[in-house]
Amino acid sequence: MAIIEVEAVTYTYPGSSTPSLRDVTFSVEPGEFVALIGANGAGKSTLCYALTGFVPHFFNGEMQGQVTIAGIQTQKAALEEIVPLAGLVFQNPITQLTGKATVCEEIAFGLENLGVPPEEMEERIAHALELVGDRSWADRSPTALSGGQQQRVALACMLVMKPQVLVLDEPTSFLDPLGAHEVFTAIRQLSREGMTIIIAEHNIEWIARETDRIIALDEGKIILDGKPSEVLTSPLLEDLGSQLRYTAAARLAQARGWWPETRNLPVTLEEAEAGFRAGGFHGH
Ligand SMILES: Nc1ncnc2c1ncn2[C@@H]1O[C@H](COP(=O)(O)OP(=O)(O)OP(=O)(O)O)[C@@H](O)[C@H]1O
Repeated sequence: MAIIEVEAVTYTYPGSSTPSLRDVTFSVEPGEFVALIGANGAGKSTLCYALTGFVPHFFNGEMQGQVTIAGIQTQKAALEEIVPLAGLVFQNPITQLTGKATVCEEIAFGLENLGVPPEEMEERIAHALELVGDRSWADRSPTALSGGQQQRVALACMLVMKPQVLVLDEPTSFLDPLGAHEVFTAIRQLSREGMTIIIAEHNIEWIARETDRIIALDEGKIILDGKPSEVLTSPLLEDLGSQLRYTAAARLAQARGWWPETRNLPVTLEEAEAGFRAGGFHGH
């Protein structure tokens, strides 16, 4: 049974005359790892908010259709009920962190609101920190950590709530390459452990390699939904060309007759290598 059901969702922010999501319908099975892609303003963040109840509860505005997470209709539930079902990690870790003196206090914050007993709290915090990297950060000040470490603490703040679904809105866009690598590694590990993950992300090569499925948005509408190899080679996304080095190389090879028209274009290095080998092209 699907863990996320989005049915005909159209959403307009207050004061806006045009919807930011238009008739969006899809479902996600437990354990799926789904990327949301699209140009700036396509609606990725808005969809992340709709999946975690911030739309409509926090932003208000006008919403038609419905989002159901683990059997709960988000429009009918309070935001506090939705957080333990679907946790949202924001672009900038500073948005998530609340200025507590230690990492431990920061991660405990959500649990305190739920009235979790202290021993269980300690255990859950240690586990959440282990999932994102390092138990030893517990007593450090969040401000003394690097951007990548802060974002992993922000991730731990969500994981400690044991959400059934994790939604990440471009979690590496404020990070340097090392920080992004650390956060991507933690996310990949969570996915391998079976967590259902939806991530809005600009790093196309990473999502091509790691995710099961890509949903592409344009002006608030879903234009493509499928496996990375299907979605990323679609003519509808030709603008992505320069970001997909292996697809671009194979397209060039195709134009020169080295890559048969009938062979799918690659999106990862491995697929490109397999395709070039199969074609008997070994370079010089
Ligand atoms: N609070 C808001 N009030 C009114 N309109 C908004 C608000 N937030 C976003 N929008 C509009 O909704 C549309 C979708 O924006 P959204 O931020 O969801 O896109 P995005 O794909 O996440 O873009 P980016 O990659 O730049 O983050 C845009 O036209 C944007 O201007």
